[in-house]
Amino acid sequence: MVAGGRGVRAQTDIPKQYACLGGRPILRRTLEAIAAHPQIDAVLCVIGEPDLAAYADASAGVPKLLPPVTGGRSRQASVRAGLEALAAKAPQKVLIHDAARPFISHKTLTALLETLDHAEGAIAALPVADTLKRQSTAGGIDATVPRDGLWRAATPQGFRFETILNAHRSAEPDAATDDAALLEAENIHVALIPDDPRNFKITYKEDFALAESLIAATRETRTGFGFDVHAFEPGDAVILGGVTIPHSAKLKGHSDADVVLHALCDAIFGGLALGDIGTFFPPSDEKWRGAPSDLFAKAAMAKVAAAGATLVHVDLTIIAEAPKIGPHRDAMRERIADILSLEGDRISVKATTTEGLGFTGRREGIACQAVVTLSVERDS
Ligand SMILES: Nc1ccn([C@@H]2O[C@H](COP(=O)(O)OP(=O)(O)OP(=O)(O)O)[C@@H](O)[C@H]2O)c(=O)n1
Ligand SMILES: C[C@](O)(CO)[C@H](O)COP(=O)(O)O
Repeated sequence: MVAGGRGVRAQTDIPKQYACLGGRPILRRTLEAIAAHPQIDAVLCVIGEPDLAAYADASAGVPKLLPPVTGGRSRQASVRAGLEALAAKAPQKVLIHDAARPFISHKTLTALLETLDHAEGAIAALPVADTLKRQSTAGGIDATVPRDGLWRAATPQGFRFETILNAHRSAEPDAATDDAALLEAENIHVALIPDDPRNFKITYKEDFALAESLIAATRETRTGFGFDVHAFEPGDAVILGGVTIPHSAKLKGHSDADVVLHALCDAIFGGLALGDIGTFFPPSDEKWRGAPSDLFAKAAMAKVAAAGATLVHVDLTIIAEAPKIGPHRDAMRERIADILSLEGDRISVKATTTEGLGFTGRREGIACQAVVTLSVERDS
């Protein structure tokens, strides 16, 4: 997979393949789609020299990855670097794919690999569906170009390994913008495999909006609910939402008894259908005695990231007669925003009493309800 470009046309702050779509780097999405194919044994990424740290972050945990290699000044040079790095392994078939095409389908990968059983090369492509015009030097239309037999080349482009390695070795630098062209120049037959139109290359700034809308169509919104209670015991402060608030009692618990963060964790785990806080941090485990609950909340957020989900909104209701929450509300919102790495305006902290009724009304403890909204990939 070639990921050594700088993404000049996309005008992103970082090379476009490291920019996020639906909360995950494009490069990771592309790698995961390729690595998920059962007939693909290994994935080698060609990256830009300055991008080693970004690559390590974006690719962490993706299966089947070989160590990355450094690319060249052009796409062709980067492909060559990748092929040379694979030469010692001498695979029979190789698929070459742009990191900037995250919507590669399982079906296209299968079709390419099957075609390579009896062809030297095969590429994903789409027949041209529009009338084609050639522009004149004056900027108007010079002519209508017959579109019969014209296809738009995409990637993956698949080849018998030796054939494409030799073609790259004997090609002039910057001879072609895709790999099939190097075989065409040698009159070697390359098959055209009709591709999924969604497999477009993110090239320009405007392409990100289209890509986001394709991803949105694969996502669903989920609601998670959490509820927790802790009783008071003698002490002089409570910890709520990661903020220490002086009080005439403390909350009793195995950890720091932060009832707000506990309810929040349960809501997140509930939205991901992963159980509850006790599933991951059992009160029977001595390790968590006195533990600060931001640890639990950060672990819940790691599960959100691992599921490819995004936390959209948090709504917390603290049920307590005392202490008064109002003076600490902003500090709590800020602290929770910090713990979750979420913008403060996506976090609501509310408080209520139960008008003297029930255990909270009798000042025996504090309860908290949490509701979270998550955007989750449908299949996760
Ligand atoms: N020297 C290069 C140039 C491109 N690519 C990769 O080839 C694919 C297709 O290239 P393109 O979309 O043109 O990417 P960029 O070269 O990054 O874009 P730009 O021309 O706008 O800078 C991308 O995944 C890109 O990272 C590469 O590995 N090495
Ligand atoms: C390889 C490719 O993606 C096939 O469409 C394309 O040729 C890359 O060209 P670019 O000019 O570097 O975007």
